[in-house]
Amino acid sequence: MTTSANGSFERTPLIAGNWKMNMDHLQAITLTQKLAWTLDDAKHDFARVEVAVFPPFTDLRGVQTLVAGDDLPLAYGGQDLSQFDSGAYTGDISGAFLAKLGCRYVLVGHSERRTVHGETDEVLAAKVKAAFRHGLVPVLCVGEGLEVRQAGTHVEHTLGQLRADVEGLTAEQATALVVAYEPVWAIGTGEVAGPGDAQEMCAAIRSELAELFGADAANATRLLYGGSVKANNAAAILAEKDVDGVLVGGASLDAAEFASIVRFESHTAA
Ligand SMILES: O=C[C@H](O)COP(=O)(O)O
Repeated sequence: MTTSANGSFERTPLIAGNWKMNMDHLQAITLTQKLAWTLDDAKHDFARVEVAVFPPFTDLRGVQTLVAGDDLPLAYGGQDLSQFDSGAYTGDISGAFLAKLGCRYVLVGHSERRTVHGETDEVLAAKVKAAFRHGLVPVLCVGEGLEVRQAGTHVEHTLGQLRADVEGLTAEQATALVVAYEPVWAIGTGEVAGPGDAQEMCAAIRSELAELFGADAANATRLLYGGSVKANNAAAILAEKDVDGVLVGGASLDAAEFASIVRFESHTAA
């Protein structure tokens, strides 16, 4: 753990790239290699700023082989997991399989899972628990749609999702948890929430976690912002006190751009 410039608490910044349904297993190898080379050239210190990628399931074995074979300090994770451990759940992926592939993280409740796949908070709470059961760190995604933002109830709405999805966790689990605030209206649209918006929500999330799990746990939980993060807007967002990193979609498909975002956080955390 290193001390981030985001406050006096020790939270290792995390820059995460969600590839979504992009990159086949061959493209995944090329992208991972390019990212590793670029960060190595820049002498990136992975202990100070952690870097993780979230490839499609079909890429994970290839990424694992490359990371293990070349001893790369990159973390990786799945984009979803089943709330069940095994059985007749066609198309689902168990957290046990992800753990076996060396995943450190798993996304839970990305807005595309909530909207396209209709995942409810009840299901997501079960998925968060399944992640912990298999030794994976859930990156729980929460955030409001445009109508909610326009109605001015975005904080209440997002904290409602958070409360429902972390129900039943222990303080120890809350400490390990990563929460990504992703306003749906800013995802893939080019509309980025201002640094002040990101800070407002992350501060509200931290204070809600403090109420639920105590201040020590809340001060350890890493909070990310996601939604149209690019190399040209990352620095201002990453400078906010309660923002411990970013969850990057489109810009993580370009190794050079994603590496630039990592370097902004490295400078902020220096
Ligand atoms: O998981 C990533 C978010 O959905 C953000 O995606 P984006 O950077 O393409 O807007």
